[in-house]
Amino acid sequence: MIASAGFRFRAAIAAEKPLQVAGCVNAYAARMADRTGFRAIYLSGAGVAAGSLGLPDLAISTLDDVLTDVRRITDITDLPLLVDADTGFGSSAFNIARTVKSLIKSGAAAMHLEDQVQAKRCGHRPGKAIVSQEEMVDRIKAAVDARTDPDFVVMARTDALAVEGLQAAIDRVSLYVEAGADMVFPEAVTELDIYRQFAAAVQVPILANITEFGLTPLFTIEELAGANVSLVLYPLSAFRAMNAAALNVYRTIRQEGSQKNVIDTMQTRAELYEFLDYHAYEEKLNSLFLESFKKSENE
Ligand SMILES: C[C@](O)(C(=O)O)[C@H](CC(=O)O)C(=O)O
Ligand SMILES: [Mg+2]
Repeated sequence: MIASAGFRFRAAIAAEKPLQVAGCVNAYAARMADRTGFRAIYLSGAGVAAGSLGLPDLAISTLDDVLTDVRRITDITDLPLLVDADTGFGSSAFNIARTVKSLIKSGAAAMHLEDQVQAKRCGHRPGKAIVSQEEMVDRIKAAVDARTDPDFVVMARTDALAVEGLQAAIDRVSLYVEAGADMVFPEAVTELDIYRQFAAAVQVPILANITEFGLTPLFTIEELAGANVSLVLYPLSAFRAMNAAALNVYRTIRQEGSQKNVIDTMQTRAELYEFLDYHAYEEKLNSLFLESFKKSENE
């Protein structure tokens, strides 16, 4: 029997330090990340909102929107998937339990749950508000209790750093770990040493969110290893690059009446087919139907 997704995520963390976690905006991106050698992948809440719905990351997408993308990704790769569960998709313990159970059923390995208010915002934007410590502790307890895979990872994200400061954020994550959180995600960290302080305060893996154009400098893997970070997340890096490339193609076709000048920025048909295992699918079709097709042609 193949190990559970949660187990595979924990194994990946044990195998690579810090573990690089690649954001995959859709199933095809997950195939590319898999072939590139990543050991774990991520479904971003901002990515579901922008990429799948064309909407901002402002608590508009629903659990179902996220599950649709989770299933599409876990259907085509065995890489363990960390999922952005925002504030849990509902304020009652039963809402959070439903989120956890549905994510596990959909093949997810891990989720992060944050302490922002329900009407959450992007972690790197102003105007964030957080719930009380007690309310977040209840969220964690509900999530941990609902696990149907004991290895499914419940990661506590705190947005407190930008709102209440470092000491309050450290106090909070200590309580979240006491409540059962397996790992910690301090959001919008501005200095390397802050990771070190979180890691010293809690004896669980720490995630660094290295998202571009936000509040966190683009620390390297070596710098983060030195600050005792266990997981490094690149939530939207490939998505941002895809968008810039796509926009350039749209503009060029519109302005020049041809795509000739941007053809070298495109993935070729051969490359696309390689990532899709296209030829293996074609051979399967041939082995299933070609003989009968030939026979019917000869009749
Ligand atoms: C990690 C994050 O929660 C996401 O949804 O991907 C975002 C990323 C971003 O907006 O850059 C966040 O940090 O809030
Ligand atoms: Mg998010």
